[in-house]
Amino acid sequence: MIQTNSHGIPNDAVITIAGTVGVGKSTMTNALANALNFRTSFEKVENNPYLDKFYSDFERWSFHLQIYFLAERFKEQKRIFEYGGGFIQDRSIYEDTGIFAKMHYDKGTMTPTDYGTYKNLFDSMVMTPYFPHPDLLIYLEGSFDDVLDRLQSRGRQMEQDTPIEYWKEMYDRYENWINNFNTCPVMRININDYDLMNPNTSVEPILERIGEHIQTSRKYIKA
Ligand SMILES: Nc1ncnc2c1ncn2[C@@H]1O[C@H](COP(=O)(O)OP(=O)(O)O)[C@@H](O)[C@H]1O
Ligand SMILES: Nc1ncnc2c1ncn2[C@H]1C[C@H](O)[C@@H](COP(=O)(O)O)O1
Repeated sequence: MIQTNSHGIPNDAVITIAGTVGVGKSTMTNALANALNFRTSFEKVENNPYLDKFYSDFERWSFHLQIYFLAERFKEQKRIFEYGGGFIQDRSIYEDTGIFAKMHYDKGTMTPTDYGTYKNLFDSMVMTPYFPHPDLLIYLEGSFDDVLDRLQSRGRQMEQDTPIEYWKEMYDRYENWINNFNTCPVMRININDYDLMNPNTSVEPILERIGEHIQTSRKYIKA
């Protein structure tokens, strides 16, 4: 029998946080995991052996980085499964292909052959009935200027050295991607509605909305 908390959020739930670089996914992941006493799954940035190289030469390293991220996210997926859920995940696996790989392919910084190989691998690993999708994808959104401010204030050098046009292209692609995404239930949060940096901000209203979304979608799946 699956237990739910006071907001109706099952303790085996898997919630993934999506959104463009710097929008606030890691911060939201920590806030929700603390409030729910859930485990976290973060993407590897600090010890990523390709990320710096990728930002200095997209053409040379985009395929390597995608394969690296895919392997890492799949390992995380296995860990989440082995624990039986109860996780907040920083970035969904769907963004790797729907945003990053596609953008580099479209822009010519990933060859058609490499993109085809990557897509094949992704589709045969992820887009199958054997791959459990999250209970909810929380999409963080805000204005481009606010996102850029956050990205600058976080201060990762390689991101700051990357032209603004790259972040604008990604921002626009995200808007388009989320409007067409239907692989799992989606809940949108505007970053201006919740100031998680303010210690007096409560995540209760977010938890309430999450509970409602998950209850509705699980009822729908059972019916
Ligand atoms: N709700 C918020 N209000 C103000 N600043 C925020 C908020 N959430 C995140 N930030 C800041 O924005 C920057 C990017 O946040 P982060 O969580 O690392 O984003 P992401 O994981 O999406 O790349 C960090 O400097 C963080 O402190
Ligand atoms: N799949 C990816 N391809 C290229 N770059 C990626 C991918 N996933 C994440 N990244 C980059 C973008 C950022 O520089 C860091 C971490 O992202 P964040 O949104 O800050 O968590 O990795």
